[in-house]
Amino acid sequence: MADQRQYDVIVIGGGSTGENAAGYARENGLTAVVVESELIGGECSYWACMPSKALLRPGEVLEAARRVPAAAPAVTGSVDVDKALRSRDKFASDWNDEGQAQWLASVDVDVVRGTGRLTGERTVEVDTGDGESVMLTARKAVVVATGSSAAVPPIEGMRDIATWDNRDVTAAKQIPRRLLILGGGVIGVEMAQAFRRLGAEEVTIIEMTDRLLANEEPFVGEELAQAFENEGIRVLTGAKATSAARESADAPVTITLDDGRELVGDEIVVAVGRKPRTDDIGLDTIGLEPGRYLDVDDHLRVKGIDSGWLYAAGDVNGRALLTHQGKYQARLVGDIIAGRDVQAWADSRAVPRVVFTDPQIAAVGKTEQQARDAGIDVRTVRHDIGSIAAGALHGKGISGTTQLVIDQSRRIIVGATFVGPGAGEVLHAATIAIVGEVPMDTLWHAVPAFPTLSEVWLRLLEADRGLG
Ligand SMILES: Cc1cc2nc3c(=O)[nH]c(=O)nc-3n(C[C@H](O)[C@H](O)[C@H](O)COP(=O)(O)OP(=O)(O)OC[C@H]3O[C@@H](n4cnc5c(N)ncnc54)[C@H](O)[C@@H]3O)c2cc1C
Ligand SMILES: NC(=O)c1ccc[n+]([C@@H]2O[C@H](COP(=O)([O-])OP(=O)(O)OC[C@H]3O[C@@H](n4cnc5c(N)ncnc54)[C@H](O)[C@@H]3O)[C@@H](O)[C@H]2O)c1
Repeated sequence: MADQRQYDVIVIGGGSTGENAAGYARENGLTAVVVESELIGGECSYWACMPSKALLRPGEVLEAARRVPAAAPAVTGSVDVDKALRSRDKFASDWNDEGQAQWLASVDVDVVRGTGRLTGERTVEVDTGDGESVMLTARKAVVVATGSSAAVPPIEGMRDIATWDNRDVTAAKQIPRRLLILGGGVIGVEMAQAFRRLGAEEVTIIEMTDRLLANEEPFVGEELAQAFENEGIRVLTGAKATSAARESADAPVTITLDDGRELVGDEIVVAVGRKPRTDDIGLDTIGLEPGRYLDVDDHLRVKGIDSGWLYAAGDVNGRALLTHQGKYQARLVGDIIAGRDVQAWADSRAVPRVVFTDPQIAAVGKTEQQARDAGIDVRTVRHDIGSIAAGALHGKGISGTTQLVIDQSRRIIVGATFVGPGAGEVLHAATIAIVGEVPMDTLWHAVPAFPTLSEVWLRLLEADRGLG
């Protein structure tokens, strides 16, 4: 007979979202178990945020020194690739989840290793992979936090050849000489620059829309493309790949575009977006369609499920595919299941996004177009980060547009974008302004220290007043 256990909360998927959901449920005095089929910590820890940022950092530091004339002569070499890859391994905890397992144990959350599938209301069967199974029953709730995986576009030949997804590229053991990247979104641009600065001779981004980072302000994609071309990264926008071919996994890959051009690389990264990991988690047993994002309400309850026992948080609900947003939802889920009256609203109004390229890109809230589409009375103000003292202190050639999207009727900020060094650190002030609906006249009294990059805030507020 299968091992049978009962908990208040069952979490399927122990990524950054799932482990936090369980931890917060436990904080609220509920018993909780996490079911995990691979590594506790999920994509972010081992094949996403952490290794990708570790791959970007060495090149960023060298470039920062090169921009300061008195420091530049000291930069006589290039990035030590072996050390960079070793450092990446460390940031990915050598793909070992002992530390995260210990954290769950320390907060008194149980873990069942194996693949979890819903078998009906409040029940989950875990296939532990050794021919055994564990039957779990939830007294209160089941939280699905199974995340997402790389989508593969419907391009002839693409599924038949060896390609790199986010796992392959972030865990790469060597730097290909020629790297093709399909998709100029967040993964595409970060990995293009990381690999170029780690020594790839030819890096080509193939993006089907008319610009990089198409979900952000148009100036973002334009400024990034210019920076990329200056450092030898080829950016092809409006490029439609029609077929992919490769004789063997070791042979070069050829991508053919609809205008007949052929692009050849030693590897190809496919980074065209994500798909939810809901194919095989037993959704059919509770009347839901497998393979789709789990549509949730603002209490993160899956729509269409009676008595509200099923929740979905993190990438799997498709609301905002970012670690910090998944963890935000996890904190809320822990409270909601415990009976507190809280709702997720920041993940539609104030999602902070940082792209760790050089120049760095940071944005929160609505773009100008999204604000107009929402019927907001929009005014935008801009300033170049290179023209403030801290920008100049960062070295030669620093520039980058910063912009606030202001709701004129309410005199509050609804969106902000910063391009340039330290953009990600300047961003949180904008997140607070949007979440707190801080009036522009009040922001005038939030004085940025001199000479910090945050001084760009003063320039933007001056621009709003028609000064400067
Ligand atoms: C290359 C890359 C870089 C990124 N960089 C950043 C960044 O810098 N900052 C940022 O905020 N976001 C970043 N992201 C996004 C971030 O990685 C995700 O938003 C985040 O990992 C989502 O967490 P999650 O817990 O919802 O899902 P996941 O991390 O995918 O975790 C889901 C877990 O569920 C497990 N699982 C799945 N199905 C089952 C099952 N049936 N039974 C048991 N277990 C199961 C999986 O093994 C996995 O451990 C990046 C993404 C990529 C791909
Ligand atoms: N720094 C960060 O926070 C960070 C870093 C990496 C990833 N992420 C998260 O991971 C998610 C997935 O990243 P992603 O880059 O895969 O998705 P994305 O949605 O950011 O970008 C996908 C890009 O691929 C393009 N595309 C789609 N089909 C194509 C095709 N057939 N040919 C050419 N281009 C095509 C799209 O137009 C788009 O520009 C992001 O939504 C982001 O939330 C975050």
